[in-house]
Parts: sequence; structure tokens; C-alpha cells
Amino acid sequence: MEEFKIFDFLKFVDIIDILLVALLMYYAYKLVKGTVAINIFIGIVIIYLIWRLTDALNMALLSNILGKFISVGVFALIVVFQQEIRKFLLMLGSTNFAAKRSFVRHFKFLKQDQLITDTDVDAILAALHKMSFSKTGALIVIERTNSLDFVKNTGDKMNIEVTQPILESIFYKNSPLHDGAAIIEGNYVTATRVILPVSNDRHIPLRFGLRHRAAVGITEKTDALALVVSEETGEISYIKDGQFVMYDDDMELETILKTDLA
Ligand SMILES: Nc1ncnc2c1ncn2[C@@H]1O[C@H](COP(=O)(O)OP(=O)(O)OP(=O)(O)O)[C@@H](O)[C@H]1O
Repeated sequence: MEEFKIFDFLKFVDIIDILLVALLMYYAYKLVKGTVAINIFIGIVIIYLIWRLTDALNMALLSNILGKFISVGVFALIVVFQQEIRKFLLMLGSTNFAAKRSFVRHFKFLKQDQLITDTDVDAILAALHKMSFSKTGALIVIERTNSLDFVKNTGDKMNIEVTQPILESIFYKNSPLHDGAAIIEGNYVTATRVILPVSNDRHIPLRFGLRHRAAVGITEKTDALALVVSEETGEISYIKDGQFVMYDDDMELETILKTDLA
């Protein structure tokens, strides 16, 4: 009986172990996705495979050289992926699990059968539509569980409640605050003129410039949501997890946004 319990416990620990490795791999993938790091990783895998092959074919000299290279591989990895490891630790350290997205909220959502968000999504969407109409460029980043403190320092910190006029006046062309991104936490604009990390993803269509690349960049590195109004076309883009989210009409955008923030 006792043995059975220990066995059960081990199985449970194994499941947790696998889940944690999966989570780690997911974060690692998110970090290297679309960057040159993925090519370096492929290069390392190729060298490893050649080493195994030369070893199997008894090519002593080449196998020895590659073997030596692989044996210092861990240190080489730390040097080569220094940037990515830094970002990974930053991402891990800035995850705010106790934030708004608690289980209680999800329970509340199930019970009331409607999407509840702290953020005034309607005000944000109304401002976006106005700015879209007047072709006013805008970049809004909404924080979720990962803290955005590391980018907020690049801009001006503030604490203003989200309203349609406030958002419009921030991005108004002649406003001193219109450059860069505005960060929203809960229902407050907490920073403006923020400089975001720009994505190196080569799959982003060329018609998108730095504003869109910055939106992709921050959503690749954190779980934040980004909304962009193009100054050229007035088009509203919604970006999540480093990807442009497609939607058919304003209603659908509203539903997706509310679901992602609930
Ligand atoms: N790293 C960045 N972080 C935040 N904002 C940025 C960043 N880079 C550029 N921007 C903003 O984007 C504006 C210029 O965007 P650019 O014209 O290159 O982008 P775009 O994606 O083509 O957008 P649009 O369709 O509006 O022209 C800048 O004036 C600045 O406000």
C-alpha cells in the first residue's frame, strides 16, 4: 500500500517535471523565434550530428577535434546565447503571477457569463477608431502577467486613468507625448514615449515599419498585448505573442481583446 503511494507520488512529480521542461522549452522558443539565435542553434545541432557520424566512422582526427569542441559546448552556449539567457532570466523574474489573472477571476467569468476586464477596452477601442479615422499613428501596449517595468524606464512614467480623450491626446500629432509607445496597466496609462525592443523577425511584411516591429518585439518577449494604428493607412493591428491577430470586424476585435484580458 505504502509502495503504491510512493509510486503514485513519483508519477505526479514526473508529470510536473515534464510540464516544467515544456514550459522552459516554450520560453526558450519564444526568445529565439525569428532571431539569429535559431540559426546558431541549428548550427550546433549540425556540428553535433557530424561529430556522431565521424565517431561512428572512426575518423579519429576529425572526431577528436569536434569532440573537444562539443565538450566545451556548454560554456560556448552561455557565451553565444548571453543575450537570450539575460532576456530569459528577465522574463522569469518579471512574471507577476499574483496579478489580476487569478483563478478567482476566471471563476467569476464563468459565473457571470460575460467578459470582465479591469481595463476599459471600450475606451481604448473608441480612441483607436478615432485615431484610425484621422490616420494618427499610435502604439498601445497592455500589460498582462509579465511586468513591463524594464521598458517603462525608457519613457516617461505617469499614472492617468484610461479614457478615450486621454489616449487621443497622448497620440495627437503635436503632443510632446505622441512618440513611442504608451503602456497600460489595469485601467491606467503608466508610461508614455516608451521605446520598445524591435523584433528581428524576417517574416514581418516589409510594408510594416518600426512601430509595428516594436509591437511584435514586446509581445514576443512578454505576454503583453499590443495595438497599433498605422499613420500611413489608418489600419488597426492587434498583436499578441509576436503575431498579428486577424479579425474580420470591430466587434470581433472587441471580443478577442476582452477575452485576452479577462
Ligand atoms: N522601438 C520603438 N518603440 C516604440 N515606438 C517606436 C519604436 N520605433 C518606432 N516607434 C514609433 O513609430 C514611429 C515610426 O514608425 P514607422 O513609420 O517606422 O512605423 P510603421 O510601422 O511604418 O508605422 P506607420 O504605418 O504608422 O508608418 C515613430 O515615430 C515612433 O513613434
